[in-house]
Order: sequence, then C-alpha cells, then structure tokens
Amino acid sequence: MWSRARNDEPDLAAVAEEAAKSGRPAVRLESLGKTYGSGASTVHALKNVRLEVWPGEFVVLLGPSGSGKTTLLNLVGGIERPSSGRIEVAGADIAALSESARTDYRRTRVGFVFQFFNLVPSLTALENVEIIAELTGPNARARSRAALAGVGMAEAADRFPGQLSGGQQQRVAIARAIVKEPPLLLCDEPTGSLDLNTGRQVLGVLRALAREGHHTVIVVTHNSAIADMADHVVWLHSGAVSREQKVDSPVEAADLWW
Ligand SMILES: Nc1ncnc2c1ncn2[C@@H]1O[C@H](COP(=O)(O)OP(=O)(O)OP(=O)(O)O)[C@@H](O)[C@H]1O
Repeated sequence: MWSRARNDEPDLAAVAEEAAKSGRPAVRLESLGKTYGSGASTVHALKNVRLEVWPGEFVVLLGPSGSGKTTLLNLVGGIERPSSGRIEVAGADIAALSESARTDYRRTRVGFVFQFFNLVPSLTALENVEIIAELTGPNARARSRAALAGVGMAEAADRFPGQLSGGQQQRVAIARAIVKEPPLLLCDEPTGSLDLNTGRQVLGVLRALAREGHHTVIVVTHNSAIADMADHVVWLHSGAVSREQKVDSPVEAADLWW
C-alpha cells in the first residue's frame, strides 16, 4: 500500500500531506522531455515542458493530433518514464521512483478515465467498481457504493454495462477511477464517444469532483469547447506548451455547446 515507506522509497502519502500543508502544486513539471526511438527516427514528443497545476484545479489540455497530450498524461500518471526533467506530484519526483514504487503510485495516487469505458461486461456496475476497490483497501463494497453514489449512479449498481447508456457507463468508469480516492484524476478524451448531452453530464461529474476539493482533474481533449469550463487551459504544440490561461469564471458543464 502507498502509506508504507519501502526501503528508502519516499512514503508518497506522507509527502503528499506535507505538500498540501505547505501549499505546493499538485503537479509540477520542470524541463520535461520525452523522446521515442533513436537516430533518424527519433520523435521528440515533449520538449522542455514546464507546468504547475494546483490542488483542486480542473485543467484542460488542448492541442492538435500528435502535439504530445497523451504523452504528457502518461508521464504524469506514471505509465511512462520521461527522457529528461522532473515530474513532481504532491512534492515527490515520480520520475525518480523505482519500478515497484511507481506501480504503487499508479495504483493508489492516480485515477484514469479513458474515451472507451472498458467495463467488464459480465460484471455489474457495482462489481466493476469493487474489483478496483478491493486492490486498494478494506470495505470495498461500501466504498464502491459510495463512489457510484458520488457520480449519480447508485440506482444502477446492479445493472450490467450492456444495460447502461454510454454516459452511464462512463460514470461507472469514473466511479471505478475515484474509488481509491486518488488525489489526481487523469482523463483522456472522456467525452470522445459521447453525444453532447451525456458529454455534459460526464463533464459535470468531473467538475464536481474537482470542486469538492477531493481531486485535481486533468482532461486531455481535441474538443476546444471543453476549455470554457476549465480553471486552467494549457495548449500544446509540437511537444511544447504554446499557451496557458487561467480562467476566473468558468462556465458550467451544462452550458457547454459543441
Ligand atoms: N510509443 C510511441 N512510440 C513512438 N512514438 C510515439 C509513441 N507514443 C507517441 N509517439 C509520438 O509522439 C508524438 C506525440 O504523441 P501523443 O499521442 O502524445 O500526441 P497527442 O497530442 O495525444 O495526439 P492525439 O490527439 O492524436 O491523441 C507523436 O508524434 C506520436 O507519434
């Protein structure tokens, strides 16, 4: 479990608590670079990225195809390692963690939401959440019910994915991501396969999770309309941050239009 300091690894939960007290960013990227391949086929997916994201922020990351959005999300989520630079999450440099500590980090500190919901079709909504809850602590069933209630899906606990709409399935997928109470929620095109209305509902759920202060939410999308509901918008171009904007009065998800 993440609360256990192993060998000389940092205790990530303790580091996070300390970071929260000292008012540090939830995520801080410094001179971050990622290259794929070598020689003539080298791809510089990210170049010298510097970014600070604050606890509870709802961040939208925009950019054309190939600009490095998913790469950035995968690095922050500990799915991949950077080629250079630092990735501080709540004060700990996750690029410096051992393989096993990075697995713990991914499992306990980060929730992922993807375009395709990837629910297990033979399990109910509750069971889909519960299989993740069981990996991360006691009282899995109660925590799973609470997570489903948190995304407005309490009534659908006993239904199978095939009996749910796309938006409802995505809300179950969000419940599955938040059941371990990760400080960081990383979403890659979460509304990419939803229509306008269900997309708005799902974004409303994500917005509420950030607003309640439990999660810092980063959403990667091609859909620039979603930027209107963000606290912080970041544009990537050719692997670098080309523009950044803080928004004082973001619109409600229900008022988005695309
Ligand atoms: N595993 C990989 N191996 C080689 N190149 C990769 C790999 N992953 C990403 N790339 C390259 O890195 C660059 C950034 O890709 P990335 O997927 O991060 O962009 P993106 O902005 O998310 O694009 P899209 O919006 O199309 O999903 C692209 O040139 C891509 O081809």
